[in-house]
Amino acid sequence: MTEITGVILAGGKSTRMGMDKAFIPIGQTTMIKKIASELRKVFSRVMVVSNKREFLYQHLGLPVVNDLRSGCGPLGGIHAGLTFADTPYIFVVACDMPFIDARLIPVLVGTCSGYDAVVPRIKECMEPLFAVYSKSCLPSIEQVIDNKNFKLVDLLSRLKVNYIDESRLNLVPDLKRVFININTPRDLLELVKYS
Ligand SMILES: Nc1nc2c(ncn2[C@@H]2O[C@H](COP(=O)(O)OP(=O)(O)OP(=O)(O)O)[C@@H](O)[C@H]2O)c(=O)[nH]1
Repeated sequence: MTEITGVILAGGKSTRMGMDKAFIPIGQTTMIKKIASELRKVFSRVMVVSNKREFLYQHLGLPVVNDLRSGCGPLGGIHAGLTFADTPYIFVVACDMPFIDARLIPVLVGTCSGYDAVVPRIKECMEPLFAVYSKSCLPSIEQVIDNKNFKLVDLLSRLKVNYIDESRLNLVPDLKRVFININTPRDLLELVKYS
């Protein structure tokens, strides 16, 4: 998969968690290391998008780029990922999804031709932070940012999106687990259930 760059979004404030979610320990590793290793199974190019100091990510051995439009949440990270990637598409993952599974990625990537984005939709719930985006999204992203609307659902409503439902993603045993994201200390405690 040479035409796509894997992008880890790691520029969030982690306000609800109270500590940087990227570096939360998960077993013998950390959230961001685990995600980087899943992406490396599929992509030869993987980058981190953040607005924090680069040395924090040095141990990952990955290129790090900074948000170009700050204060826009994950949308700013997607914007920077698309701008800096030298591939026509990127695959975006949030750094707070410890159970992502690389086996699902080819299903999403394999259907991106002709679309601005490919997004899983599980029981009517969109998963835009485990999704494919094309550089063709950039004008719409810039428009919504200029309008100070940082909601990903509003961006998606302007794009040609291929929504992938669970029947096409059922090649992993527990699909719900894959899309778990961690926001609060309580979410972290509940992880025990899924480990
Ligand atoms: N590059 C970049 N990534 C971001 C930004 N804001 C959020 N993210 C990432 O997007 C994903 C989802 O973030 P959220 O949980 O919505 O926001 P957060 O700021 O990390 O957490 P809260 O402060 O608790 O809302 C995480 O991987 C974040 O690191 C941003 O401004 N820039």
